[in-house]
Amino acid sequence: MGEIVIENLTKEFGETTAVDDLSLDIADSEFLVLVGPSGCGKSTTLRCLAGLETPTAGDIYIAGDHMNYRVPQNRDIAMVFQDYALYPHMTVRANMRFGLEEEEGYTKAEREARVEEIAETLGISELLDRKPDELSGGQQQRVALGRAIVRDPEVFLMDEPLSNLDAKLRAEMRTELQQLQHRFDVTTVYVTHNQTEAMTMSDRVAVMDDGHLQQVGPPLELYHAPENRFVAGFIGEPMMNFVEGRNEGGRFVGTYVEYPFDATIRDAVDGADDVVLGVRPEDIAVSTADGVDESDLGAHEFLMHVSVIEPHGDQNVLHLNHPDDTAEDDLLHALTGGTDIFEQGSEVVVTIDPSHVHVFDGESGDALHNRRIGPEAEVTNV
Ligand SMILES: Nc1ncnc2c1ncn2[C@@H]1O[C@H](COP(=O)(O)OP(=O)(O)OP(=O)(O)O)[C@@H](O)[C@H]1O
Repeated sequence: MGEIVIENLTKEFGETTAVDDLSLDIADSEFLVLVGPSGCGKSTTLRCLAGLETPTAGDIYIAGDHMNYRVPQNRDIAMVFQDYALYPHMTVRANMRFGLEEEEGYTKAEREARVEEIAETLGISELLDRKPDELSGGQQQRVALGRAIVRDPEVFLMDEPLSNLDAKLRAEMRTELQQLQHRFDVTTVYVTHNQTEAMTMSDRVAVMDDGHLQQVGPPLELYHAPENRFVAGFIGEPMMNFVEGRNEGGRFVGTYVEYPFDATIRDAVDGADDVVLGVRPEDIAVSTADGVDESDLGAHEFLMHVSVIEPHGDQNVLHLNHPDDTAEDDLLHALTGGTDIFEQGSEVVVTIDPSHVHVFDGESGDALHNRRIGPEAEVTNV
C-alpha cells in the first residue's frame, strides 16, 4: 500500500527555508497535486520524497516505512520530470527496459513482455525501436511515463511533467495521465504551478506558499471554502476580486464601494476592523443601466462603468470601474456569457449578492466568512 506520511518536514538551503514544517498524509492510490507559485517549495518537497534531498528536519514514510535515510532506488517510487530524462543513445524499448534492469525476479523474456504490455497501454508500441530524438514531445512524454510505470512502483512522483507540451497536447495528456493513474492505482504526487492541472486532475490539492502548506482539500472545497486570501486568489481563473476596506458596524466601507453585510456575515466578521471583501468574477451579475437611476438601486447594486471587455468566445471578462472612471485600477472583473452584449464605456448595474461574498481578515488574511453554496444560500435580512 503506497500511502505517504510527511511529518513536520523542513528543508533549509543555507539561509533559505524552502520547506517549513510541512505535514501531510497522502492516502494509498490518491492523486495529490502540489501547487503554488514559483519558489514556494513544491519541487523541494517532491525531491525529499524521492530521496534526492535530505530533510533538515522531519520524517517521511512511504507504505509505512521510514524513508529519510533510504537511497532513491530503494523507495519503490518512479519519477517523471519535465525534461523526461530519456537516454538519447538508447531505443524506446531499451529506455523502458532500463527501469526494470535493477528489479529482481524478472527473466529476460518477462522484461520484454512487460515493456510491450505497457507500450501497448500507452499507445507507443510502434515507437519501440526508435531513439528519443525521433519522437515528438508528446511521444517522449509517453515513453518517460512508460519507463516509470513498467516497474509497477508504489508511488509516482511527477514534477511539471506536461510543461514542455503545447496547449492541445497538454490537455490530452492531462486526461490520459489521470486515466492511467486510476488504471494502475498508484499513489501519485504531482507538482505544478498550473492551477487548471491542479483542479482537473487531482483527488486533493495541496496549496503551498513560501515553504508553508496553506490548505489541502478536494479542488471544489478549495474553490468554495478557501481558508485564506492566498488560497482564494491562487485557485480560480480569472482571479477572485478583492476589495480592501473596513468593517464599520456591519457595513463594509471601501474607497469606492460601500456594502451592507447581511446578518450571517455581520456575525462572522464581528470584531474585525480591517476586512477584505472577496467575490469571484462569475458571481457578479451585470445588466445594462439604460434608464436606471441611482435612486432605483438596491443595497447590493452599484452603477459601474465598463472600461475594458476581453472576449473569450463563450464568455467575456468585463473590467469595471467607478462610474466616473476615477479609480486608478479597475475595481472589479466580472465574467458574463459570451452572448451578453455590453459596450466598452457603457454604464452597467452590478449586483453582488450577499450569499456570494467571501470576507477575509485584513491583517492575517484568514477567511472570516465563505460564500454560501447550495439551497441554504438565501439572503438573510440586511
Ligand atoms: N539546491 C538548492 N540550493 C539553494 N536553494 C535552493 C535549492 N533548491 C531550491 N532552493 C530554493 O528553495 C526555494 C524553493 O525552491 P523549489 O524549487 O522547491 O520551489 P518550487 O515551488 O518548485 O518552484 P518552481 O515552480 O519555480 O520550480 C527557492 O527559494 C529556491 O531558490
